[in-house]
Amino acid sequence: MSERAPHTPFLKMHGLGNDFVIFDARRRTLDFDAGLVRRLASRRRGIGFDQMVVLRPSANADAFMEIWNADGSEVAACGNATRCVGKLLIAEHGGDKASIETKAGLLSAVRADERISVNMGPARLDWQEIPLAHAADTLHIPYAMGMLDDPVAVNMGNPHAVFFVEDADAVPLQDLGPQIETDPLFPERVNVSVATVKDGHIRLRVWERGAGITEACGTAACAATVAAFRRGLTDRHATVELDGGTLEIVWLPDGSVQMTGDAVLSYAGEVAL
Ligand SMILES: N[C@@H](CCC[C@H](N)C(=O)O)C(=O)O
Repeated sequence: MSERAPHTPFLKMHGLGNDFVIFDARRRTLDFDAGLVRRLASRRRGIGFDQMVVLRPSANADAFMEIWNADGSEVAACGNATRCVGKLLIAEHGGDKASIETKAGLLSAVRADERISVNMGPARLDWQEIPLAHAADTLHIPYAMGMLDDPVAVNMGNPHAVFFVEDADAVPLQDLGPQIETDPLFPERVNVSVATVKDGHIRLRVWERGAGITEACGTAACAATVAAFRRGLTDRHATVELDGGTLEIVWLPDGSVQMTGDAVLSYAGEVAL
């Protein structure tokens, strides 16, 4: 039977306004299920967050990072949370870098002046890896929803569909996002981005699978940079402007994606689980 502490400490952090609650289960037993995550995620009755992270012991890295969306689904990757966890682990060790194990693989974080830079691992581009429900060219998927069509699909440890548009700010993402997220073409659902490229700069808005519209999504910024390069719209390096701020993304020649941006500790709290 698992130990239930009456008050469990947590940290509240964010990356460009994409906010997280982080529990440390490296030296104590903490078990979560979808219902508990949804209760904690409620901004009216719980703590409120886009994603919840549980740090667990790892034999291969400084920590294992378990990631939950606000809707109670467990996921393998979260870029902004990886920078936040990297910042915590670097502060703990007093060094310049940290290693983080996730269900998507082993990631690394380094201090980059006041910011944190993380290698998010390889961008996966085969239709089976996204995954899509059937074979398709992931650079031009024959798919349309409302005013959006012809997306690029990229898996960054999680599935992304990126739609290039004239004006990302004019897209009714609140309406189209949930319809695309749950379309049968995407058997594991999908994170939905709309991107406008200008002078090597990407304006990006994101409807996140399991969380809705967020201020920023790190893996979506990685996916959009990969997609823009594959479409010949940018080089391998792009500045991505999200609602909550800016990320620097590089798709490295080895196929992995490097992301640099802020990671901010908001406060420390306690909650009854
Ligand atoms: N906010 C994250 C992505 C979190 C997971 C995503 N909603 C999914 O379900 O794949 C980020 O910064 O990457």
